[in-house]
Amino acid sequence: QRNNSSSISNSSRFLYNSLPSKAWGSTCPIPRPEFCSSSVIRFSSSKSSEPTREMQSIQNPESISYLRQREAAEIDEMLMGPLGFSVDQLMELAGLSVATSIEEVYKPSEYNRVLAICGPGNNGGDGLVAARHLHHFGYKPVICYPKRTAKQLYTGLVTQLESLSVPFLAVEDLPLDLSKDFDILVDAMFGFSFHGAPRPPFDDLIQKLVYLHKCNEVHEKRSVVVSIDIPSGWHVEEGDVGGEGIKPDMLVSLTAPKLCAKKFSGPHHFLGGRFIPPIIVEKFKLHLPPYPGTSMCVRIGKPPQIDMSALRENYISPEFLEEQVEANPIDQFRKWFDDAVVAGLKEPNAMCLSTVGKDGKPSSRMVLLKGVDKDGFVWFTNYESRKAHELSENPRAALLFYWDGLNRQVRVEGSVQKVSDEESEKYFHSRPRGSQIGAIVSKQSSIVPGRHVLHQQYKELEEKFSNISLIPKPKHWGGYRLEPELFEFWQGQQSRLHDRLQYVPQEINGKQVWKIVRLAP
Ligand SMILES: NC(=O)C1=CN([C@@H]2O[C@H](COP(=O)(O)OP(=O)(O)OC[C@H]3O[C@@H](n4cnc5c(N)ncnc54)[C@H](OP(=O)(O)O)[C@@H]3O)[C@@H](O)[C@H]2O)[C@@H](O)CC1
Ligand SMILES: Cc1cc2nc3c(=O)[nH]c(=O)nc-3n(C[C@H](O)[C@H](O)[C@H](O)COP(=O)(O)O)c2cc1C
Ligand SMILES: Cc1ncc(COP(=O)(O)O)c(C=O)c1O
Ligand SMILES: [K+]
Repeated sequence: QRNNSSSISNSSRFLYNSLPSKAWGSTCPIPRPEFCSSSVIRFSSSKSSEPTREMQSIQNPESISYLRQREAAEIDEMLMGPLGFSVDQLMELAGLSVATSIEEVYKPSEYNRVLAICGPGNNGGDGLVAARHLHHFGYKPVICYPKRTAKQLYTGLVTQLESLSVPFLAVEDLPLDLSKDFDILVDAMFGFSFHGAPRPPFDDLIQKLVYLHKCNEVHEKRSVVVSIDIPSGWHVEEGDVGGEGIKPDMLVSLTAPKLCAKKFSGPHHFLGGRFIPPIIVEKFKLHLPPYPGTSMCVRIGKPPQIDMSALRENYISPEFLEEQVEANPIDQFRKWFDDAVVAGLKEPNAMCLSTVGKDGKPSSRMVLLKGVDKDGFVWFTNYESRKAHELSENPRAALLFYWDGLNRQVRVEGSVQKVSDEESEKYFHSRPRGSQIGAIVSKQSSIVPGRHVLHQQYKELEEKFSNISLIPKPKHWGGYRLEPELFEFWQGQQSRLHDRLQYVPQEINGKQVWKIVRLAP
């Protein structure tokens, strides 16, 4: 009964772009969804649902370690001495984490034009590496690299960027107001070896970034400053001593935050440089957030609060036209479902089921589609649940699929019937044993005194069935099939001028056919 994705359509082997809008700065405490992947709260679906250490540690910036300048240099020496790293390696990983941090927050569809201002040391090298990765991520980077180092590592990084046709601009050629030409300014001038007052030409470059902050107060579209490791010009331990320095929107601390990062008040503090061995963690008593999954960066502290009313996407998708669609809506559904599978969407078979009992009050919940063919859409559930009661009073129901990333929605409406007992039996026994026992334990939609009751019953049944290969399907568990009478395929488009194609059944010369009409968005 598993959906077979072998006949995958070629039409969209990619996720469509959508432009995130800027919604920062207000008071609604809803974390911006795109940050979830980098924040430490990552809920794994396939493993246990017990909270992991990662989930528990919404890190409080107070509990994070901050390094003194001397300690940062010492870690550098240890890594590149006894611990066997080369500077190229560390710089590559550092630059990659800067680029991935940027991508987590500032999507290339909206923040495309990047200026990386690179200094003479390793911080500048991180900037060059980050710019290369940003290019590959779809950004348009430009480099300002006024004090070049003759070392092979650096000349190599320059050559790599030139081979990608990334332009290099002289300081004199930079516009006075950087915000007109660039969406993101990467401050890669100085890192933890900075001391004293900035010397030319970096003094002026720093002023340009300070000035940018003032311009931003005037312009509608904001450019953002991303500082690598240290906001350039800040004292490595004391921070922005005179209060007149750069005020970055994002700080990407490398290895561990330096003391000055405590003074960072921008919305996005990330940690990068996922290479620290335990010996360093122990020696320097480092408390740092764990990196989620395979990510090269992790957010420090909570995501900023956002203005919910300003939260919106502008959908950008290929046109969805009458002449492209399948005559049969089930075929069209299969095509889009296959696209969702190819796009790697999580649980593309998850659908919202809406039912209405005899009191006329609608109710909705998610269920998993377990089969679709000319006869309809099948899911499995408990025949004594709320949905089941409502369906027994009124068989009319609606299904809704939303495929985020493809900017697509499908609506299906029709009448529901139970599937045959054999069909339910067959599916029930295909489920993992745990889910079969779970179905026996759960008197779905009834009140339970606590989790422990379910677990106790589960344990007892597990024992009871330990020597029995076939767990009997409870009578009250089985499938439903919705026979569709109406479909709507929705493809999100710019300016809310979406494509909506509706299929309605029509009888022509005694034959049932599907009529396709376009609805206003
Ligand atoms: N494990 C790690 O820790 C990793 C660290 N990594 C990165 O390395 C960074 C540290 O790099 P770094 O040591 O090369 O020093 P950095 O700060 O880039 O600049 C030194 C240059 O600036 C100059 N300079 C100094 N003050 C100045 C002033 N006032 N005005 C003008 N110039 C001034 C100084 O010249 P000097 O004064 O010595 O003549 C020298 O040329 C670190 O923050 C991180 O980004 C990652 O790549 C990998 C992992
Ligand atoms: C993604 C997802 C898929 C679900 N799939 C099913 C399902 O296939 N069958 C089911 O009975 N409940 C499923 N549930 C749980 C239902 O949403 C719901 O909580 C449960 O069926 C009780 O609903 P009711 O009280 O309205 O009958 C799923 C929940 C989610 C979030
Ligand atoms: C309670 C319940 N029943 C049934 C299902 C259907 O999925 P499966 O048969 O794959 O367990 C789900 C899925 O989330 C569920 O939560
Ligand atoms: K910097």
